[in-house]
Amino acid sequence: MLRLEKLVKTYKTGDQALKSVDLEVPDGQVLALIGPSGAGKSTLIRCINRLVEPTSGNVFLGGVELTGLSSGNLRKERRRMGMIFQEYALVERLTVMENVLSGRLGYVSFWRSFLRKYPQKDVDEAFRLLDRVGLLEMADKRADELSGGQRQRVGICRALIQDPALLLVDEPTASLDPKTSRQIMRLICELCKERGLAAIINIHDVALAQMFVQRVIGLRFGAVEFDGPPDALTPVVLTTIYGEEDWEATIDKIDEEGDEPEAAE
Ligand SMILES: Nc1ncnc2c1ncn2[C@@H]1O[C@H](COP(=O)(O)OP(=O)(O)OP(=O)(O)O)[C@@H](O)[C@H]1O
Repeated sequence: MLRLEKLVKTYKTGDQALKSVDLEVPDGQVLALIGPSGAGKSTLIRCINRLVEPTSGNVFLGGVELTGLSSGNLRKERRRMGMIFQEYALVERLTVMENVLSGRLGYVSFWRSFLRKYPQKDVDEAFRLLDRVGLLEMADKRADELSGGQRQRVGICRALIQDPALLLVDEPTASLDPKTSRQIMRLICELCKERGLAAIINIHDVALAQMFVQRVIGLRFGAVEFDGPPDALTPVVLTTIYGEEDWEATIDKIDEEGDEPEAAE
């Protein structure tokens, strides 16, 4: 269980990005974080693993208070939080396999990581994950030879090989076309379900969030404006989160497009 208590972030510039956010995410729950640009979504995700240091408030993951940890202990606890990024954050000149295995760096000794010699069980797990996401044949390719969707699959494997208790996902589909976006969202949600893994997914595309997650949090001006199931996101609710917009058109669009079966890239 992840618990945020009265989380506040005020940047040095005076921008109050989070205003006392309280949130509980049970084990295994996948939730989407939506809201207009500047609402504080990325800040919230980054305050959880303290890539951004909260100004006040507390973050607990499975009984451990992350906000109270020294940097050494924080490094250990960060292993339990896998992160998936919009721009994939892969090492371009390394192979797919090496990128996946880099998710184990927090676990192996300095010399093993320096020599990039990973235990066989990590290599086996990397092959299993690549197979699961449909990239087994790509294991020896360089990351810069992959498409956007394939890169994101590598990013997903790298986060999962950490064996995390929580996935923090920051705009995973922002650089992808609509069809690949749906495939990636579906894959993330399926993998979370298979592993009983909780996830917070910062996502701009409301329709996409509605298709795949169990719970949606709407942020506005750094505060939780909505917390509920995707089907409760009516045009009225969306207007309170985002302001005026033709929401009926957005909702109709999902109905028309339907849900497509997973296709190999
Ligand atoms: N490093 C920073 N220094 C100062 N202010 C910042 C910094 N990062 C974010 N902010 C401010 O904090 C607020 C929240 O930003 P944040 O990036 O968390 O929002 P967001 O909802 O993720 O936006 P977007 O959807 O556009 O990525 C904004 O007003 C932003 O200008």
